[in-house]
Amino acid sequence: MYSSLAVSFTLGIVAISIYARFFDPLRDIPGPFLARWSRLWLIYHSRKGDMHTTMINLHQKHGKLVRTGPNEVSTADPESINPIYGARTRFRKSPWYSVSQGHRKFDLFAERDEKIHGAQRRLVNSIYTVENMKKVEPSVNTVIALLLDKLSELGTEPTDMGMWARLFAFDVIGQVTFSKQFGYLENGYDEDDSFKYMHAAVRSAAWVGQIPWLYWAHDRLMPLIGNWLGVNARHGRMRNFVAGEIEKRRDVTQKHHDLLEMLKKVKSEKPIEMNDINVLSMATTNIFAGSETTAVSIGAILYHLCKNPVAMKKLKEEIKSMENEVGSSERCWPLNVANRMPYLQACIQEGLRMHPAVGMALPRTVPEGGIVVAGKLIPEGAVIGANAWVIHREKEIFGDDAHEFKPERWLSENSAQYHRFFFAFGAGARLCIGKNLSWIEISKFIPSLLRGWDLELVHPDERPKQICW
Ligand code: HEM
Repeated sequence: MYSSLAVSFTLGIVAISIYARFFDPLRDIPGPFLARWSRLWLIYHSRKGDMHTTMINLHQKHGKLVRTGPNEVSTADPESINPIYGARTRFRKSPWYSVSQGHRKFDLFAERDEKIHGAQRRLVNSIYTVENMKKVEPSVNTVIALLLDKLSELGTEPTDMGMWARLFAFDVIGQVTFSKQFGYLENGYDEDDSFKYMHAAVRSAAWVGQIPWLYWAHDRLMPLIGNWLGVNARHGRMRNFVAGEIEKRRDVTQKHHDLLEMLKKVKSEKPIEMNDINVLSMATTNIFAGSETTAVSIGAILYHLCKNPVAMKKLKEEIKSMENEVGSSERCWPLNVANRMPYLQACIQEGLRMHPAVGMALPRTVPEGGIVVAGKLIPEGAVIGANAWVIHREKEIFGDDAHEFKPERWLSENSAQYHRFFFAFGAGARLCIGKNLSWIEISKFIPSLLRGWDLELVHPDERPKQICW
């Protein structure tokens, strides 16, 4: 019995080794040893939240292509970005996204069928345009004013600005979407533990997405075993909150100027394509995709400005030079002034380049015909992804100083090329729909804060904790 098991085991190893040595189409692509054989490598780093730094190191060691799984590679080749993510690409989101989608029929972020995605995106695209998003500026002002009040109460006491950015970003999404804040800023913390659940959901989606079969098996067994996966908070807890807000709105005759009202308008104009459940999904996505990302970005910009006093000084000078246009009675920096401040815009761009809020690659399934990247054929059916952290540090694109925070690069003659490879919001048809909203929030937040406060790091020599999904 034991000897036949040993023989089967040995034969299995020999067969796998022969396949790996002679037939595996990705055999020439370097990468961690474990990643060749198993998805455990991807699961481990996705769960740990260090994929961003791990991939930077691996690309530095191995070059433009790195093997990250038995059927998966990471690309740092600038030439590959447009074919994979560009407007008319045939590359589709990989099965990783199916876990984020779950049973939802309307999910812009996770939908893998481009036809369905295109039709759904067309329904709501006009809501998120720059012009339309300007209408929510008064809502952003309400939340900035509250933030400034809260910071004033603290005086010069050391405080965690990353935490304030988070409280702010969540309450803004609440105000902009439902004309109602979650009350996090008011209380100074999330009394319903939302951040904890959201954190668990994002982390869970990151690693469970590497083995979607686990999610679907768990989904079937859930009536028997209960819920063991944090990713379900995306479909449960958040959704319940949003559903409650939508329900309350039914009885209210008062007109609101918020995203929920805009989504309901789409529903009344196109009731077949946009039903109540779709409105619910879209409103949930606003919170899920738009809060933490914006908070992380604000935290990163403030951190890099504190680390770079010359840039901070320049930005403060620019803010001062525009004060007469704003007036001292105006507490919240107007968007139309922020939009005319090149150095502020460059600081935001550079902060998001140095620290993209999404730390994972954006994986895509290779279509028929495969793709040649850095001279190697990646066959149909394999998964390929680019990580913004890696692309943003490519010297070929951003120069030898790619690792340094230098807002000036966005004001240089090479800026068109930098913009072309700016990947913090993804690209092409799957570009972040909330980009304009978050840009408005950040453009107003930074000068509103810095005009009245001098910030410095409490522990300037400490490396910040960077867990990133
Ligand atoms: C600084 C803030 C933000 C960052 C860095 C960010 C980043 C991203 C990235 C990288 C993607 C592409 C994902 C992929 O291709 O797999 C994306 C998509 C998306 N984001 Fe954002 N996001 C931000 C803010 C927001 C906000 C405020 C909202 C909503 C109000 C939002 C909603 C979405 C949605 C719905 C998608 C899917 C779009 C589609 O495929 O059609 N995001 N975001």
